[in-house]
Amino acid sequence: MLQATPVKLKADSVKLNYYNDRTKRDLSVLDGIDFSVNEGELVSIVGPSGCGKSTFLAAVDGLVSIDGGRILIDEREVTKPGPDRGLVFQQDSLFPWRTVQRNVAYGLEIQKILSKQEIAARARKFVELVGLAGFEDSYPSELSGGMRQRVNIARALAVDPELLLLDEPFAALDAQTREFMQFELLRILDRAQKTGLFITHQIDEAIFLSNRVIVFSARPAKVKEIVEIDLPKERTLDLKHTPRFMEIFRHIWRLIEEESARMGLLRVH
Ligand SMILES: Nc1ncnc2c1ncn2[C@@H]1O[C@H](COP(=O)(O)OP(=O)(O)OP(=O)(O)O)[C@@H](O)[C@H]1O
Repeated sequence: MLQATPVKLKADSVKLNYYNDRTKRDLSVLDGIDFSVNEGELVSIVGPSGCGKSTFLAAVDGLVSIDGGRILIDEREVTKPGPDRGLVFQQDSLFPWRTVQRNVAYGLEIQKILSKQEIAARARKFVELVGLAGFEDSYPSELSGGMRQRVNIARALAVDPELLLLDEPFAALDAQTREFMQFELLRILDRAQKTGLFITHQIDEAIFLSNRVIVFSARPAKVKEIVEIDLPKERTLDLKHTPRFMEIFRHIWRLIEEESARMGLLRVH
């Protein structure tokens, strides 16, 4: 009998409000988010601007607490940040005074589990995995934007998280580097055997990277649709020009357009 793939992340009716000090009112941001991510999958979230994507990711990371429902990682409820999650933002958060090697080692150093030699070996392994062998002793200021994001990803992976959370990690990169980094992310996650949850504004990026794309509605966000990406597992650049890719693109575009119009961000004729 075939074994079912274990569920890595489960969002179960997740609700979240922000209290606005000025209006003295609660702002409902997440209104019953339900979906799950299986082990080894990369799932993206897209939706209109301001619908609550980053808030949801912050809740999965345990940085903000939820007001209803549950978020489970490996069936354990998330209550606070932990080493089972690695977060990568749009802006790299590297220490300018640390070399590449020591930036990647940072999370391991504060964990205080491994010896100095083990930390150095592990950091080196992840520097290599993200394609930066030879740059161990460089400082962030000596690297390009794409290289700095690689260091960021290596640092998040080095502590061996169960789930990698990526919030617009390539948004600040030029178009060509961004495309290259998409391939790299797929390669890195595959080699490291990790599960990923990815937020992006770019529909083509979401389709290209993902097993599934979760489309959030306008705020307060609900899951408007879960789009299964039935493209070949091997992702090549040509794929972006196939009729099926474009069909999925148009479908997701329309969903977001409807929701943006509901939010008054866009007029649909
Ligand atoms: N710390 C906060 N306190 C109060 N309101 C907040 C806070 N952070 C975000 N919000 C509000 O919550 C809503 C959702 O914001 P969030 O950043 O999660 O959306 P998003 O979908 O990631 O946006 P974008 O696509 O523009 O990056 C917005 O209306 C925002 O103004």
